[in-house]
Order: sequence, then C-alpha cells, then structure tokens
Amino acid sequence: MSLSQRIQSQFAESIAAKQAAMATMAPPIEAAIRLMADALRAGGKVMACGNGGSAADSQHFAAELLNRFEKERAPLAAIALTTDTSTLTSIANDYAYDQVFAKQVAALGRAGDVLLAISTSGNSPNVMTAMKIAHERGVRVVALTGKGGGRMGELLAAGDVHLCVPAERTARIQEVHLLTLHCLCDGIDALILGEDT
Ligand SMILES: O=C(CO)[C@@H](O)[C@H](O)[C@H](O)[C@H](O)COP(=O)(O)O
Ligand SMILES: [Zn+2]
Repeated sequence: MSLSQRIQSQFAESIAAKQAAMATMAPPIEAAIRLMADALRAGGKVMACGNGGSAADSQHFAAELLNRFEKERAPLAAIALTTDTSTLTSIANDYAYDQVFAKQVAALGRAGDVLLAISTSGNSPNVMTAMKIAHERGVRVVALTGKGGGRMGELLAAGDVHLCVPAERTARIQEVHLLTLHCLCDGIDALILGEDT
C-alpha cells in the first residue's frame, strides 16, 4: 500500500468510526452533558484522568471548561489529575502507579462532583482504582471508553454514564473521544448559557 493509500485509508476509517459512534453515543453523551452541567451549576467540579493520549485528552477537556470553549461564560470548575508531576511521581514511587489518580480523587473529590475516567481499553488499573474511590466519595463517573468498555464497564454504578466508542483500534477510539469531549463542552455551554431548546 502506498503512503497516499495509507492516508486515505486512515481518513476513511476515522470517518466510519465517527459515523458508527453517532448512531450509538448521542443519548449517553446527552446524559453526560446534563450530569456535568448539573454538577457544575450546583458548585461541584469535574475531575478528569487517563493515560497517554487520554492524559492529554483530560488536560484538553479541563482547560476548555476552566478557561473557555467557544463562547464567553464564567470559568467552570475542572481539573485534570494528570498534570502535577510531583504528585504523580511521589504517589507512584511511595505507593503504586495504580494509585496516582485514586489518591487525588480521595483528596479532592466531594459528593456531587464528577470524575471523567478515560481509557480506550477500559482496562487501565489506575483509572479503575480512581473510579472505585470516586464511588466511595459520592462522586459520579462518566467513563469514556472503547473496545466494549473493558473492566471499567463492569465497575459503573447507578447514576454513572458510559460513553463507549464502538471501535477496536486505539487511534480511532481516541479520535472519537476528542469529538465526544467537544460535544460535552458544546452541550455544557448550551445548558449553562440557557441556549438549549
Ligand atoms: O495515544 C496512544 C495511542 O494512540 C497511547 O499513548 C495510549 O494512550 C497509551 O498507550 C495508554 O497507556 C493506553 O491506555 P488505555 O487507553 O488503554 O487506558
Ligand atoms: Zn494516540
């Protein structure tokens, strides 16, 4: 396959993944928008975590809530749990890597907050441990996954939302994750600015 064909194929696969996701993910995305907007309006916060590309997605999303997405509005309470290298390295060094997000949720999480837990496989131990601590603290979970949801799908509790991309290839799942995060930003802004109809 030539490079040109490879590129065409990547675009075609990404478009197909997004079309498949549109067919299944719109209702849970709406539920996640309402959950997050309600939490933010009630004085709660959104915490986000994930590994690798999903760490970048966590930071991208938190910045769009805290600073801005497309419209002027008050700053929203959001934090990525992936950014403080002193916190991350000390927890991993003194305890275990699977505690790096959980300990932050234990410290910062309050009833009524929301944890956005991102994993393409649904099987990252540190994200799963964060979900368990979130439940103990009365923090609702929005799980952004793929590949059938993995073990994270089995950890979800009543009141949580599962946004599972119907795809198997990590890159395609991540591409849909980014679109989903922008849908969340757009929808949260619409609710907060009173623009939903
Ligand atoms: O971005 C990519 C692959 O596209 C990688 O950095 C990827 O995020 C990492 O391998 C992660 O550790 C994968 O974790 P997960 O999505 O299975 O939770
Ligand atoms: Zn990637």
